[in-house]
Parts: sequence; structure tokens; C-alpha cells
Amino acid sequence: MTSKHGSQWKALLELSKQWSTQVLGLKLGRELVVVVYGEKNVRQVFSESEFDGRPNSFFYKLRCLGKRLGVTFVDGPLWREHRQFTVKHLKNVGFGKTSMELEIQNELKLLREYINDNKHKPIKVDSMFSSAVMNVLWKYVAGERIREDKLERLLELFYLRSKAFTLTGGLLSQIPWCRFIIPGLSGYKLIVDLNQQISEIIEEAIKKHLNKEVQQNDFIYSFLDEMNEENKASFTYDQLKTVCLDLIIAGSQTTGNAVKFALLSVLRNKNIQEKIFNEIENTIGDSMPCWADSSKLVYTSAFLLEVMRIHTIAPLAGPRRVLQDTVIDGYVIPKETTVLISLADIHLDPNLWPDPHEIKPERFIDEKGLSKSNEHIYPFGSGRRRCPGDSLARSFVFIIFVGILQKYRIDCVNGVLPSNEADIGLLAAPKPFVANFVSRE
Ligand code: HEM
Repeated sequence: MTSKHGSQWKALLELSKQWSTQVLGLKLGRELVVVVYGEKNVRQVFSESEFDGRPNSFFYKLRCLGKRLGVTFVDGPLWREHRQFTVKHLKNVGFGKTSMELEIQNELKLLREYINDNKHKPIKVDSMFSSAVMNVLWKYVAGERIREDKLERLLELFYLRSKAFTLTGGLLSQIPWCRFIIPGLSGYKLIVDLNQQISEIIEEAIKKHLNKEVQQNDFIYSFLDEMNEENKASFTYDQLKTVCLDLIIAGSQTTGNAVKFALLSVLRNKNIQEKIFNEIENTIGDSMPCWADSSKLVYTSAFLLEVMRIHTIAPLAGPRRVLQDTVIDGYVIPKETTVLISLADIHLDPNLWPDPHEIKPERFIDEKGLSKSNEHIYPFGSGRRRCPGDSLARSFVFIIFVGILQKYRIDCVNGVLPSNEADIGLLAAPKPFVANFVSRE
């Protein structure tokens, strides 16, 4: 069904329509999985603590370097303590005059240099942003820019790792013991090797901090300080490694895809692109964009929200594990069920968003021309497990997008309009596309 509909999210949505249900139950191997649709049900999952768990099968441990540690794939007291710590550190990072904002602006300068060096040829937009996002995340976590050779290695390892998970996830998650019989074929050996290599890079960064070789205050130093406090038994070396990995995995592809969708959308909508350029020119002129400009660039900010609505980066949020028997929409959901939360179909629901497939930034602007909030949009989830990296992600997307449109007109190559259809796996990404970046000067 997934290959017929192009993605697991669409296949499941189709099934839910066939069965006319907003609570779709599936038996995958031994696992009971429920996909929840509709704003009322989704809000219930976001708000009730019975849904705060994360699955704890062997497969999810493999994602966290082999142990049930970190923030993303744990629950209970360990999650609460480390989520609180992470949220405290990520709150407002990127908003305001922080070192992270300067770092994003620095990446913008490098991106512009790259565009200028390639100005006479079409640029592959797909690979443009990976280094910029990874550098910003690494700076946040480990306090410094990552060395060029290590950056390339890390990007390659993450790419291989996500490919290995996509290829082998089904088999390894449903029949975990197959790793003993076919460690190579099942992908188990490859993932363990990749985990080991990523671990080594993070360990090296932690060692540099233990030797006080890094100048800047960063996440690793804050965590190490916490390890020296009393009653902080859960602040261990392995936990630090896994939280670093969690932040990089959760932040890199998601944020990069959001910028790519924004560029794709202006490439496909010339009028909107010109409106955004005029707003930038008339409001901030030639100055370096910063987060504070987002309140002045009302149309541009509304457009970026609209892109996040039409292209939901995490179409199925979760997975969650049900911590005690509960009921959704009249259906009994047993303890230990895995729950997936369908966000993308709320963002495309014609009852909430008239003409849902059309880009209309005006949805987020009131009659006085001021920004208007809308309670039906959830790109970062909601509730206790809401994304703690949203300030960093939104700041990155805003500064990089505005900084590129300020200097370049983005045109199709040979008049060919790239597809608006997303590649949807665990995350949604635009299909690889090329564009001409024509200097406005
Ligand atoms: C456009 C970019 C991003 C999008 C669309 C996004 C989306 C999401 C969503 C929907 C969730 C909630 C999952 C759930 O409800 O179960 C989430 C969780 C999470 N995100 Fe993000 N995210 C983005 C960027 C980032 C960044 C930059 C970071 C870190 C620097 C980050 C770190 C995390 C973590 C650690 C969690 C797990 C929270 C928990 O389980 O308590 N994300 N993200």
C-alpha cells in the first residue's frame, strides 16, 4: 500500500478513509499501532499524560546508540528530568542577540559565498543546507564550528544511518532476533558500526570539554556542570552522548527540509517571491537579517508559517506509547499500544483551511495588516512533548530564507517547474531540485 500511495502517511490516511475512522488500529508483527486523526483526537493525545510514553522495543534502543537513554526515546522520570534540562537550554536559543543568531548569520554569509561561486550554473538545492544546519547544531552542542573533514564524515554517517534505518527498519523492528542470524543482511551490523563511529565523534568533543579546550559556553559544558552537582545521578557520560545525538538527529534534517520547502515554494510562486522581496527591501533594506525582523516582515513570516502548514515536516508525529488503558473517540486503547499522531491532514483539512493546497500567507495576517495567530497549526507538535528546538529552527529558517531572497531571485532552470510533491518517509522532504540564483544587484 505504501508504494501504491507514495508514502506510509498517505497509505494510512487512505486506510482510515476506507474504514471511515479517525482511530485506525493496525497489528504490525507483535506491535499494536493506532494512528490518530482529527484535531479533537490529536489534541487529546497531546494533552493527556497517558500518551507521554515512547515505545521501548529493541528497535528504538538501536536508534539511541543501543541503550534506552537520551530525551527523544525515553519516558518517565529520566525523560522529565532531561527534557526540563534540554528545554531550559534550548528556550530562546536563536531568538535575540545570542551567539546562535550570530552563528546562523555566519552560515548565511558562507551560503552566499557558495552561491556567488556557482552563479553561472544551476545549484542543487538539496545539498546546500546540510552543512549549515549541522554547523549551527554542533556549535550549540559542542561550542565550536566542526572541522571540514569531520563535518563531511558526520554528514555521510547520518545519511547512511537514516538510509539503513529506512531500508531495514521494518525487518529489524518486527523480528528483532533476525540480527543474530543475518546480522549483515538485516542491516543490524551496519547500524551498530555507524552508531559506533558517530559515538566516537561525540566522545572526542566531550573529551575536549573535559580538558577545557573549548572556549565557548555550550550544551556539553552545562551538562558536565550538572554531573558534578549532588542528586544528579541520571546525568551520566552515556546520557550526555545520547542527548547530543538526539539533538543533532531531531534538529538537522527537519530544519534543512523546512528551508528547502520555503525556497521551492517561492520558486513555484513568482508573485509571492516578488512580494517577499519588496517587503524585505522596503523594511530592512540591505542589513543582515535577524530574528527581531520577523515581527516587521509580516508577509514573509506569514509565508513561512504557510509553508510549514502545507508541508508538514513530521506528517506523523510520535511514536508514543500508551502508559495505561485509555479511550479515544469511543475506542479502547490498551496499555503499551504505539500511537502515531497525524498532523499533516489537520494542516490540509478544508474545514479548517479553505483551499488547503493553495499558498495564502494572508491566512496569518489580520485586516489591520498585523500577524494573526491560528490555533490549528502544529508543525512542532504540542503539549509536554512539543519540540524543544522550535526557537532555534524558526530562527534558522527565517534568517537563511530572508538572507537569500534579499540578494537573489530564484528562478527555474530551463523553465522547468520542480515538483511540489514531497518525498515522505519518517519526515517530509522536497524531491531533489535545482534552481538558478540570480543576483539582485
Ligand atoms: C523545522 C524543524 C523542526 C520540526 C518541524 C520539528 C518537529 C518536531 C515535532 C513535531 C516533535 C514532537 C514529537 C511528538 O509529539 O512526539 C519534535 C520533538 C523534538 N524535537 Fe523537533 N522539530 C524541528 C527542529 C528541532 C531542532 C532544531 C531540535 C534541537 C536542536 C529539535 C529537537 C527535538 C527533540 C529533542 C524532540 C523530542 C522531545 C521529547 O520527546 O520530549 N527539533 N520535533
